[in-house]
Formats: sequence, C-alpha cells, structure tokens
Amino acid sequence: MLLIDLLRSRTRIDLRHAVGLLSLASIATTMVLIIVNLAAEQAEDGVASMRYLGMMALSLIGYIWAQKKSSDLIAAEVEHILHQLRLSLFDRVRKAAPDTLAKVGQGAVQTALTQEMQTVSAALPLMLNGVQQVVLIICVAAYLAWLSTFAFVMISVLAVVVSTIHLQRMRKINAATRDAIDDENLLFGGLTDLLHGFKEVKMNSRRRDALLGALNDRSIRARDTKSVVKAQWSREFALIQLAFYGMMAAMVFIVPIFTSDYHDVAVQTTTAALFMIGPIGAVVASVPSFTDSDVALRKINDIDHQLEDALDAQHAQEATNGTSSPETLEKLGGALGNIAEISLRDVRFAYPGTTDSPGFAVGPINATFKKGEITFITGGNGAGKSTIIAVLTGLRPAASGSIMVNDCPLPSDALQLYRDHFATVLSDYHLFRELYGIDDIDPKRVETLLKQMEIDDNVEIDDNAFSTTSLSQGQRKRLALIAALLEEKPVLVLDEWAADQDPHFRSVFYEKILPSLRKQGKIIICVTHDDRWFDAADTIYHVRDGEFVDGRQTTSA
Ligand SMILES: Nc1ncnc2c1ncn2[C@@H]1O[C@H](COP(=O)(O)OP(=O)(O)OP(=O)(O)O)[C@@H](O)[C@H]1O
Repeated sequence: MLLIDLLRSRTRIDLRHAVGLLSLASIATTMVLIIVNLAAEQAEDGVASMRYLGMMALSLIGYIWAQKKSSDLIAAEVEHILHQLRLSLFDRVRKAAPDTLAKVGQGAVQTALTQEMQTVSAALPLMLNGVQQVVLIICVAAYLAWLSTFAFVMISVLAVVVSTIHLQRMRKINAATRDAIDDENLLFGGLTDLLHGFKEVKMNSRRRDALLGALNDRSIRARDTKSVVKAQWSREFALIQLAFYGMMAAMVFIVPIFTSDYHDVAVQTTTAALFMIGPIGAVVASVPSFTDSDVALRKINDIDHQLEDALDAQHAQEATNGTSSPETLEKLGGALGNIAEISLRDVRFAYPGTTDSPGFAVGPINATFKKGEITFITGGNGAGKSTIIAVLTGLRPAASGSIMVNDCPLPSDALQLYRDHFATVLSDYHLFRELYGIDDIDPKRVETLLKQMEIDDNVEIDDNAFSTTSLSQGQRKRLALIAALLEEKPVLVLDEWAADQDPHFRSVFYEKILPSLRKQGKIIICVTHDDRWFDAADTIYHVRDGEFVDGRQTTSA
C-alpha cells in the first residue's frame, strides 16, 4: 500500500516507537476490560475491591499518557510527511522548463497539491488510529483465548472467513472508488471553467446552458459512481456487523454445547466480545479513507513521476551541452556584474511540432541590446515577438547560435544566473501582491514610483506587499512595472506594456518613464505596436515570420 510505503520512506521517527505507544494505549484499554470483569465477579459476591479500583486508575492513566504521546507524535509526523511531499513537488515545478510544466498540466499539479494532499492528510491519522484499534482487537482476542480456547478458535475461523469475503469484495470497491474520483476530477475541471470564465458565461446564454449542461452530466456521473461506492460500503458494514452478531450468537448458543466448563467464563467472554464492537467498527470505518488516500497518493506519485521524467529528459538535453568550467562561470559572472550589451548571434529556437506539422520557429536572430539604450521590437500578431523575448530572457533555451553578454558567450547551464539579471513584465505576466525577493524597500523610492505611475491615491506598500491589487488592467500593469523597477535589475523587458494604458499615460510612459530609465543606464527592451512613439527608441527591430527583417537605428533618440 502506497500509504505505508510513504510512511516508511518519509518518516523521521522510529515507527516502532510510535506503534509501541499505540500498543501501550491498547494494552491499557484491555487491562481496563480485564479489571472490570474481575471486579464484576467480586461485585457478584457483594465485595467492592479497592485493589481493582487502583489498578483501573493506573491503567486509565497509562492509557491517557500513551494516547496523548502517540497523538502528539503522529499529528506532527503526518504534517511533516505532507510538508515533505509538497516540497518535493514544489522543487520539481521550480526546476521545470515552461514546456515541461505545460506537458504535465498546471491543473493536474494544482489538484495534486491541494485536493489529493487533503485526502491523504485526512487518511493518515485515521490509518494510525486503525493500527491502534487492530492492536486492541488482538489484545482482547488474546484475553478471549485465555478465557476459552474453543471460543477463540471459533471466532478466529469466523474472522478468517469474513475477512476473505470482505477482501474479495474490496477489489470491486477499490475499482469503483477510482472511477468515482476520476468523475469528480472531471467535474472540478468544469467548475474551473465556470468560475474562471464567469463573465463570458454570464454574457452568453447558449454558452452558459451548454456549460451547465455538461456540468450537470458530470455531476450526475459523479453522484452515481459515488453512491455506488457508498452503497457498497454500507453493505460491507452490514456484513461485518452481521458477522459480529453471528459471533455473539455462536458464543452463547454453540460454545456451551461443546465445552463443559464454559458457564464459568460465559459472561466475561461475552463482555470481551462486546468490547470489540467499537474497535472493529473504527477499523472498518477507516478503510474507505485508506482506499481514497491510496488513489490520491497514486495520483500525486503519477504527477511526481511525470514531472521527474520530463525533468530527466530536460537534464539529458542539458547534459549533451556539457558543463561549464568554473573559469567560464567566473568570466560570465564578471560580465553579468557589469553588462554593457547583450547580443543574439544566429540564435534559433523552435517549439516542438507534431507529426503533421513542425513547431513555430524563430531565427536566425542577430541583434544587440546596449546599456543606456531603448530597443523596440515590433511586428504583427503571431510574428514571434514574445517567443524571441522568451529566448532572449533565457526562459526558453536557444536551439543554436549564441547569446553574448559583453564578449562572453552564455553557456546553457548558466541560464538561471543570466535570468537573474532581468526584470520583466511579460504579456502573460502575473502580479504578485507580495514583493517576493525584494528586501529593504526604500519608502521614498516607493513613494516616487507610485507618484510617477499616478496610482499613489490607490495603492501603498505595506509590509513588503501592495495594499491592493484590485485595480483596473492598466493600473495593475503599472504596479507590475513598479515591482519590476524595485528589483533594480540592469535589463528591463516589457512585452506590450503600454497596450492597456490610456493615451495620457502612454505619453507619460514613452516620453518620461522610458527616457528616465535610459538615463539610469538600463538596457530597455519593449515589444510594442505604438508606432506613434517609435521615435522614443534608439533601435527598432521588426519581426516577420520569426525573423528580424529590419533593425534600424532611429535618429531622434
Ligand atoms: N507555447 C507554445 N507552444 C507552441 N507554439 C507556440 C507557443 N506559443 C506560441 N507559439 C507559436 O508561436 C507563434 C508566435 O507566437 P508569439 O507569441 O511569439 O507571437 P507574437 O509576435 O508575440 O504575437 P502577439 O503580437 O499576438 O502577441 C504563434 O503563432 C504560435 O503558433
């Protein structure tokens, strides 16, 4: 079972210690049963034994101590294991290239990190409680064996028969559980469409009806498969309860026929059997969550392996390019510390294609971006501007050609080092409310930037975070630019940044903000369609079909 493998492989504690504590709690509980039986015998003779009362108090103290110790240990350990699992997935996501993540599916990774983790989180404590109850059942069974060997053998045979039937039926239930979870995930996918596309759904009643129809169908399927699983489990509970009552009946009607001295222990044996109802119920009730968590863990593992395979392929590709020597990295570090220019030399890149058509390709690209200069990249939709930006910023590794920092070629194993020198607001940017990675923010600088972006009335920075991001599209982009500028990087890349700005602020951007950034000595690269302000650039590259067709030096800048 994956859950047990997970516990074994990830735990920091000695599992024998935890099981020992759980067993101690079970033994203490069994002691209570034995003492009650013995005290009851004395009570029949009208004697109230203080010795048994003391022993019972000791057993209860032992139970409470072991239970508290084991609960604390297990609760901390369960959360530690989940934390480890999350970190491992975060790490793989961190290392993944954009294509790797796209291949596995962002939605699948998100589901693994949220829904499936929650299922496992709920199941782990139940499973450990189940272990305790199993130990308790074993202890009570041993007590039964001591009271009456015949009763014990009979119960054991009955337990083996019922367990065999139960396990057979479990296979069917497990398969149905997997179907139910798949149906539920399909339903959640549709819900994401409904919530993310809420406005589009509101605007179009045909789309709304079609989407709600599909959601309804998926919900019906999820309902039906789930109710089949629940009905199967109810039948299982009934079977186990029936077996239990059968066992009680056998003890009071059948055992006395075959054993002569049974009447001496009949009451104790029946009490012990009754004592098992709770633990058996708890064990049976915890089984469905094991099944759910096993399915959830399989899904998490699956995503983990898919990411791992994609990363292995990525690393194999990187390995063919070799590893840079410390001298090369040192030279590159020096160049990056004082970037005068970045050049692309015969750079090519292509998206993976399909069997029917090759992926879109850019290159050969030749261009130079200089410190203290503004470069515009223009071109029609789909010409390849954003793809070139992705290669230039090191988000996508070039297939051939070279990127030069000053006169130093960028090796493919130093892309992260290179990327760390860029601040970007890309076309599909994400605005973080928290200014992650930006420390010691100077409040005066923030004030100036907020004023310069004309949003000082709407936003402030508190505790390293924007006070709000609930703003208009244009204002959100201004915040993204502030965050990029606070990073204080030597290269600034903006992909269609001004597209959402009003005419007034566009002129502020092109006529004031960009020139002041040029004065600061940054390399500024902007993808833009704003031909009215082409004069603001020092150099303009025009892209057509993945190539620069015109690189012109403007005169006015
Ligand atoms: N992730 C991707 N996987 C495969 N192909 C892609 C991917 N992203 C873009 N493309 C292909 O690359 C082409 C160029 O896209 P790109 O985004 O670079 O164009 P663009 O010039 O920035 O366009 P726009 O002005 O519309 O933003 C697209 O036509 C598309 O076919």
